[in-house]
Amino acid sequence: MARRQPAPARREGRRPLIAGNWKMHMTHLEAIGLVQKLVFSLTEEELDAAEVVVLPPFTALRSVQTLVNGDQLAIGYGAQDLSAHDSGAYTGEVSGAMLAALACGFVVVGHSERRSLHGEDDAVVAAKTQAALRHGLTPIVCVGEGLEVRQAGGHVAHCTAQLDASLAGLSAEDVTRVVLAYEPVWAIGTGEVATPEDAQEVCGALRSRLAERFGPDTAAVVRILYGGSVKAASTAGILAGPDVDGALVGGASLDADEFAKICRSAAGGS
Ligand SMILES: O=C(CO)COP(=O)(O)O
Repeated sequence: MARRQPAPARREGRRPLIAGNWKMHMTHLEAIGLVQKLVFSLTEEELDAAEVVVLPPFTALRSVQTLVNGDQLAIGYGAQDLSAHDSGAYTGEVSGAMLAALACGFVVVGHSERRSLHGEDDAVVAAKTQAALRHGLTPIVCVGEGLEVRQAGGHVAHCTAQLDASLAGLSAEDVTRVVLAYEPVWAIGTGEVATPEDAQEVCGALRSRLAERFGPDTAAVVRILYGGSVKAASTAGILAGPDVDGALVGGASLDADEFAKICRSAAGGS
């Protein structure tokens, strides 16, 4: 069984990160089974070479925490959203403080499903990113263009503008604690994975934009993930891009065997 190990430094210090966004799937009982199967499918070396994170629904976080802490499992976990507010009369919301109390390491911010289904604009995304950082959580800030923007050739401008707005108000030091995810909306849940060149083009442009805004040293340490129909078979190609530091995986993260293969591929195995 794989237990906690210190992280190795790769790619200018950027350790590959594979995060499984379970979306609205898995009860807390199912979550325990999935995490156990996942961790037991991976070796200590693999979990050392790539950082593996699961992002269950809120209702499963406590169970995942208990399992990960109790068995000292070498994976991280976090939430799929948080409130921009720290406490108060916000029925149905969950604060960064509550997630920090469950020892979450990560939280997704600005997922396209939150942007489109819940009307979250860049200002909300920026406020949530700041809330995550206030509570010591690593925000996984998502950007990505829809099909029409891509077909019109506006994807780089769209994503860099989303980056600018989503990181508004942050210092360079804050930005070193952020993970970015490029998730083209047309590739999410569609089976239509971006080509490695598509992923690298936008991830590279995001890093260049980070360098312009926050300096090259900051840009060099920020991990940038690709997300959208990632499967084990496509992982190595996608991660070959020099600016692609990992993957944010939806559907394939619900299958322990497939997700373990993705993690293994990111760890440099076959
Ligand atoms: O939205 C995603 C991850 O956040 C991607 O989902 P799929 O991998 O199911 O396309």
